[in-house]
Amino acid sequence: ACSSKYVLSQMHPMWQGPLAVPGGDRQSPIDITVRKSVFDSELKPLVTNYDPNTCQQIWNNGYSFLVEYDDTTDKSTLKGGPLKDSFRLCQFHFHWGECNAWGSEHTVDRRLYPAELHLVHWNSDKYSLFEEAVMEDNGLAVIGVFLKVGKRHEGLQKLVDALPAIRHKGSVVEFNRFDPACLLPINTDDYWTYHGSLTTPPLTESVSWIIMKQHIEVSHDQLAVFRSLLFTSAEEEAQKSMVNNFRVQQALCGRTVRSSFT
Ligand SMILES: COc1cccc(CN2CCc3cc(OS(N)(=O)=O)c(OC)cc3C2)c1
Ligand SMILES: [Zn+2]
Repeated sequence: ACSSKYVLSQMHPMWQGPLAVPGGDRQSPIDITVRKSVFDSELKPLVTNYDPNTCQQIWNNGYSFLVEYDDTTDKSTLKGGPLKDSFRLCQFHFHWGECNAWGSEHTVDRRLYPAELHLVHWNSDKYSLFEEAVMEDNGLAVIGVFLKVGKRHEGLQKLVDALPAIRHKGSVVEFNRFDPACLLPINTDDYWTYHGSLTTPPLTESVSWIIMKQHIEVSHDQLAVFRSLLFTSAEEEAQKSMVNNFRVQQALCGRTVRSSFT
């Protein structure tokens, strides 16, 4: 996939057939082979400053559900880690499976998790809009957090309770005062990082990925509510459950995954 000019991505209803991505030598997601990752002592701890009041709405975009933040000011930011600049939170979303055996996009030594959280940020030191940053090499930073099934996640419940109102593609509801920091693991100092792409259109190769080593736990019932969402809009005949909304893994193409821990 690295040599060919185009990378065919997963066939998906949303994309109606293979979607070619020009270049395609730093695509995401990937498998992280732990023993091949390289410890980099220059990697700093992550610094997140999220303002819960910048939370605006939650909506079903027909592929996942997104919790969107007001990114017109520098109120919810990500700094440090592998990043040189300050990045602004614009949204977070999840990917999950039809069952607990799979659902994550990234894997660690081929281990699949039932779901994966992505917090999407853009470089507000260099660009003035997400739309600009999404096209640039150092434009985006996405934090990935693996979810495991276990005890109920109290902070997640507020979000789970809002999902029935956005069952169908295109539905939006107001959603305020949600602090995404509650979804981060206790330890955010240990992570892997590599240069990759968005895993949904526009699939641009503009992402510094920061994958947390420590997972968070959510309950089986909370994950079941994710699976009650639909890919389809209220008007469509056949309702399709929103499950397996993850992209197939992509070739590493010689990239090195760095770790912030030994
Ligand atoms: C606001 O300007 C935009 C320009 C192009 C696309 C979009 C919408 N897109 C941004 C990137 C993104 C990235 C997403 O996933 S991911 N795994 O971070 O690549 C995603 O998953 C549901 C949704 C979106 C929404 C916004
Ligand atoms: Zn994602």
